[in-house]
Amino acid sequence: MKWTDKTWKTIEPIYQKIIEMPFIKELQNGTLPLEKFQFYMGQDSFYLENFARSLALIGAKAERVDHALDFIRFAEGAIVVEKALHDSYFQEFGLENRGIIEPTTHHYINFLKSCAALDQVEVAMAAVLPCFWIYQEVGDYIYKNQSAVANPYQKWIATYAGEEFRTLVIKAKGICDSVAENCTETQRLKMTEAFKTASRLEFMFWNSAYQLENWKV
Ligand SMILES: Cc1ncc(C[n+]2csc(CCO)c2C)c(N)n1
Repeated sequence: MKWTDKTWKTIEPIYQKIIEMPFIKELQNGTLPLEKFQFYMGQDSFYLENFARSLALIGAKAERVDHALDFIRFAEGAIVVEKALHDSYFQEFGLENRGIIEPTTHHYINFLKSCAALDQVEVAMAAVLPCFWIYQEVGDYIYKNQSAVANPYQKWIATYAGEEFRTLVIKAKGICDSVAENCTETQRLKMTEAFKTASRLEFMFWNSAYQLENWKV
């Protein structure tokens, strides 16, 4: 069995919790309060910027040059998405500035950056995979289950349910499977652990937006 298939099974309960989250349900039916979406966008802007930096670092460390090129392109893609947030979504949803990096975003960003800097490159590759894969699954899920009424978040949903994004996810999964094949079982378990932690942090990220979680001091 492929490493990706085996690993997805370990996070199935986390994925189920994600699609039941109020943030996701309300995004799906268009009732998510604007304030919560604004908070999410502001935090996602910080996330994307640092996610891109982590991807670039992984690209630099990749053993195979074709993997290096893929990761450098993923990094570019994340910066392009961040720019789109700033240039159009911030304005469309009335967000003047992105605020500061709040606790969960801080945790997630620093987890990715420390994996990229200090862990074996294959483990870092596994740590960034949920960002791609969970978004695709959630995007597809929302797209299929959305109500017929006009949804203010429709454009955002379409980004992740689209064909272009699907191709990207297939590529990221393929890279993880190919590097996993050349790892020892211990290393593969470390990859799975990193994937699981990042999946939990994806859950936490949406939850923190729904709670408008902040440092308080
Ligand atoms: C917290 C959080 N996690 C994942 C994504 C999804 N995402 C945004 S850009 C990109 C790859 C582009 O190369 C992916 C997978 C997000 N937006 N925010």
